[in-house]
Amino acid sequence: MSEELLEIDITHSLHTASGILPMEVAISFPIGSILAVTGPSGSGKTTLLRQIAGLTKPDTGYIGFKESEWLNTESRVNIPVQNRSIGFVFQDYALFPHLTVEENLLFALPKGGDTGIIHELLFAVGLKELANRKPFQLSGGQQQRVALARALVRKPDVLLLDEPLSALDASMRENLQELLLKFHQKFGFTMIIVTHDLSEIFRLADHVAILKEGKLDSFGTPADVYIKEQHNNKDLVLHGEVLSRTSLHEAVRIHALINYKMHIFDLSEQEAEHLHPGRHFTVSYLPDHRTIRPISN
Ligand SMILES: Nc1ncnc2c1ncn2[C@@H]1O[C@H](COP(=O)(O)OP(=O)(O)OP(=O)(O)O)[C@@H](O)[C@H]1O
Repeated sequence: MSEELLEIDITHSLHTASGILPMEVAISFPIGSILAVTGPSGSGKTTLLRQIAGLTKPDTGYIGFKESEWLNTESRVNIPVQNRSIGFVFQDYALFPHLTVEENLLFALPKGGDTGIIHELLFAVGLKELANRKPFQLSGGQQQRVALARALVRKPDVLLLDEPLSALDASMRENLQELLLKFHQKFGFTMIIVTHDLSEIFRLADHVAILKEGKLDSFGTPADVYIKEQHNNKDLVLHGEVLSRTSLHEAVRIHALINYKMHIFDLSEQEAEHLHPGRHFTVSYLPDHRTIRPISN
């Protein structure tokens, strides 16, 4: 069976302060996984999220979710935002200031929808006791948890997060990262998060896309992308040592030390067959191809 994907292949003219910047992005990644989008300011990250949501229409291209076409400019398909099964969380939270926490969530519930989900989510984000407060009576981290809960009320297939944690201090950030991972596991949505924080990318993302001036500069697992990035994208072979190995559902997670830095790889059982703690290996990068080989003792 072929893997189910979220596929994006778009072009767009970005209207920047210094003129038109052509945007061209083609990425596809598995449904149910977590993609981090990063890159310098003005590289098109928010625009990409808005295009996926259906809030901004690319000039040309295709966006597909499993077998559904959300956008196909050639055949004039453009599914409206409300039919794309998307939840959003923005940096500024965008809560309704005049509504209570509970009312903010109720607002997102379709007419006649089961209000049980509201209580379930308020409980899950630890805000049941604060359900009757207005946003101004909450801390930044609490407001962000309300925004996250509100984005999940309709159980979206895709959760889009535009730098949702950047305004929070380190410990609140970690709490919210944990909550995101918990929800991701519970609801199984596909998640796309814009972030500038490398530890957040390593902690959350299965894949990372780096945008530069509207173009896709790198795409891959965080370990692959950042190891290559450090070495200026040249072909290279590096040595590593396995620190730990954990079995995941259909993969093996390897924590390894490469050039004095910790990297995390999710590998197939076959790829990880001989990678046990203490074992040394080489990781070689050729264009579009990465191979990990244990060094025989
Ligand atoms: N709908 C649009 N059509 C064309 N250009 C746009 C549109 N929206 C934003 N732009 C322009 O595209 C450029 C990229 O903006 P965008 O907000 O996507 O960047 P970003 O990578 O998210 O930046 P930041 O990290 O600062 O938020 C900006 O110069 C912006 O003015």
